[in-house]
Amino acid sequence: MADSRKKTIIDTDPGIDDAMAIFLALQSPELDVLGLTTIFGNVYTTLSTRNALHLLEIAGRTDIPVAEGSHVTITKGTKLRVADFVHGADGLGNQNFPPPNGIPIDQSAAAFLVEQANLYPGEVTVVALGPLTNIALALQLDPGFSKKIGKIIILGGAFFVNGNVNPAAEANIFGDPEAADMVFTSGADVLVVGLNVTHQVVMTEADRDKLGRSDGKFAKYLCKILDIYFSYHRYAYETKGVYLHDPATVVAAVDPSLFTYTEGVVRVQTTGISRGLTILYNNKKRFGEVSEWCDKPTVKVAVTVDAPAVLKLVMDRLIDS
Ligand SMILES: O=c1[nH]cnc2c1ncn2[C@@H]1O[C@H](CO)[C@@H](O)[C@H]1O
Repeated sequence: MADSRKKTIIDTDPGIDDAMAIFLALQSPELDVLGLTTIFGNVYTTLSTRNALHLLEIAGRTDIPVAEGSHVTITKGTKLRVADFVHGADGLGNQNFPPPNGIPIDQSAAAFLVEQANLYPGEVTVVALGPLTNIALALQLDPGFSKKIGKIIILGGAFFVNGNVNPAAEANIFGDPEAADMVFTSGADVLVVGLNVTHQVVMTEADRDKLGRSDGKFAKYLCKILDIYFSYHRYAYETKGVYLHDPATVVAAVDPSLFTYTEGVVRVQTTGISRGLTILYNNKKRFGEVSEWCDKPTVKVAVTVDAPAVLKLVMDRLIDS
């Protein structure tokens, strides 16, 4: 029988909510995880790779390859902003986990993305949970990548709401705005899930306790690393819950019907105080002037989410693990 699971590559910077997203993907019969590719963001790339390998060992899925991604931005920038204050210095809640036994494959993230897109043209979904450098590098490596990759589902941006790095910018886009602008205007089948949506998907302390009481191995592991993520949200947002950015984005791959979407050109501000700002042209006006917005391919942008259903899907699959 033909395998109807969606071939999926997760580009990730683990990260506490990345850990949850990766486990969720592995628990989802709709997805066939072909590999993890790593990027800087929540932590530096070297640590992302280490954490990706570690998480696959926790999951007993060392059959899944990890391809290490870029250590610099698409413009070779080395001044990176990492979010250790959100995830801990180790990216996984300061738990002093032992180093993984495995090693990454001998292929860069971009080369792996290009290879898989050529192997299965139109069939591979990339779920991008960090800055978009690796995807932009794949576009540079293979001009046909935008058409050969099936779908790119991106956690990034903040549409008509404030960012989380500053009022303008969301962290993943801020991490590499030039790469994000390249991906958004590449002509690939892109779906963007921004803070305007992920901030509605909240895991409460009661939900976390429910995870803790379950026998699920992923649930138990996540409970250990979630503390610092909760403290950060209490401090930054005065909430008694945490935003499930990355898991919500995996759910968009598992069941896109839990979201509604609009479609338009998205560009990224690359200079000035609003560097990293994502701007969606809502098609409500016919502009007379020729501009940087004309004749650009459109992307889909998530606008509403069935938050209780997304949370339930995440909880059920992590508890039953
Ligand atoms: O306040 C923050 N600053 C930087 N990164 C954050 C913050 N909150 C969450 N994330 C991380 O960035 C992505 C969503 O933008 C998520 O991966 C999340 O873990």
